[in-house]
Amino acid sequence: MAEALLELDVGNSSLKWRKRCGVSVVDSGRLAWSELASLDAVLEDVQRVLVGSVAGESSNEILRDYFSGRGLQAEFAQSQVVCGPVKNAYADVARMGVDRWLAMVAAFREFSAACLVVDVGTALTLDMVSGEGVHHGGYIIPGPQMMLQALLSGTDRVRFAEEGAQTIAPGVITDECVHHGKWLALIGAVSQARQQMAALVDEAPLVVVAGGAGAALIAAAGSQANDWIYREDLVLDGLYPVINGWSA
Ligand SMILES: Nc1ncnc2c1ncn2[C@@H]1O[C@H](COP(=O)(O)OP(=O)(O)O)[C@@H](O)[C@H]1O
Ligand SMILES: CC(C)(COP(=O)(O)O)[C@@H](O)C(=O)NCCC(=O)O
Ligand SMILES: [K+]
Repeated sequence: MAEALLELDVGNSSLKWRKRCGVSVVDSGRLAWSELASLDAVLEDVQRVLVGSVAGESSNEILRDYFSGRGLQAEFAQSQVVCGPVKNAYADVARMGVDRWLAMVAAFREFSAACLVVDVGTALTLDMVSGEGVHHGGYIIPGPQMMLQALLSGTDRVRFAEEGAQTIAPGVITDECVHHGKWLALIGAVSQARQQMAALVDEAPLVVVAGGAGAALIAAAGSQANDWIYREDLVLDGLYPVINGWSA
């Protein structure tokens, strides 16, 4: 019988999980913190729990206690100096959000090619990995929801409704200016990073997109995103090789 694994990606907005038996995904979902106990329903035959978390230590303690109360010891992934051919550019890798490292390792493992890894969650992160697996650094930018919050809290008169179409067409009312503007900023960042990477590592990278707002970013980018690759579970895909070793 293949080992039953529960994999968790704990971000600043939500907790994504999936259950696997060997290579088959048997169940998956997205939870708010307040719904953690609903995982009870899938834990029965789980043998290992692999976690990538960018939450604070007190939240991680809650996770540890939750699983240990059910006879499981959660294994937390850490950002590393290297994982197989993938080499981290950070001098102090402990400061890198592990979600970024997991996504880079997963992208390089799948594509073995230069990748611009784009994770669109609470924050949008961009990380450049060369065709040899060398990380050349990256960027951290407020994500789409955080951009809206910044405009709401920092202005008196930028007030807007829910998003309509996902597009970067110039807006002619405040609602459009704000929503289209947020995508323009984020897509502009992807495009600029891609150009910069082509010059820096002398290779045109694959653009690999993940994160809760990844599909919306691609929709807003329209035909510009025709050659972008969407991998919803990229961070989860990195957990097994980062925790068990590249060759596992
Ligand atoms: N069903 C959803 N629930 C929550 N956020 C969603 C959902 N679908 C898209 N989003 C978008 O995804 C962003 C959060 O992405 P997510 O990957 O959950 O973030 P994090 O990894 O930081 O927890 C939100 O800002 C929101 O714009
Ligand atoms: C940049 C992030 C907040 C992204 O997290 P997310 O949007 O997935 O919640 C996370 O990777 C993080 O907390 N990073 C620590 C700083 C760093 O990576 O340098
Ligand atoms: K992110």
